Amino acid sequence: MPSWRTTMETYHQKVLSAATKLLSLIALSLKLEEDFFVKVGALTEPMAYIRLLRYPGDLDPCSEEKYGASAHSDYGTVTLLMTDGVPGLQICRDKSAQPQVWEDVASMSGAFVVNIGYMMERWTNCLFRSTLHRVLQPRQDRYSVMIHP
Ligand SMILES: O=C(O)CCC(=O)C(=O)O
Ligand SMILES: [Fe+2]
Repeated sequence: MPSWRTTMETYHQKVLSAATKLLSLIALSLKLEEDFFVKVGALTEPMAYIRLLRYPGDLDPCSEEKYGASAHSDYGTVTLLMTDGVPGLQICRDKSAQPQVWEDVASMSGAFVVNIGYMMERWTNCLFRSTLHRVLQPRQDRYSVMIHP
């Protein structure tokens, strides 16, 4: 695809700029310098990379596989996630609750879903808790793209 590389590089740059603004706001909310996360290298390669995912919608419905992605938290600071609107993403607000309560995350056109990662949880001594999330096996193809600084 001739324009693939330039398209992806432009997208990476733009989403990185949104992530930079978001991390500045988080830094200010923690009474840190606005560029704290930039200075510690949270946005420097190879930390900030893009993942493109496809969840096939034609898997055998009798298969034991219930999840496109089983429950986890991301490892970075924040994840900016964009989906094609096909449902599937769920979060669990209270990780320690038993049983765990899972909520569907509504897709909003033009908006990112932001997940907090383990690194941010660690760096803030659990003030910002990492988001436990999972993706159900979709009934139709589902695409998502995310950046993990
Ligand atoms: O596809 C999604 O909506 C989320 C994927 C995800 O959580 C991940 O790749 O870490
Ligand atoms: Fe994730």
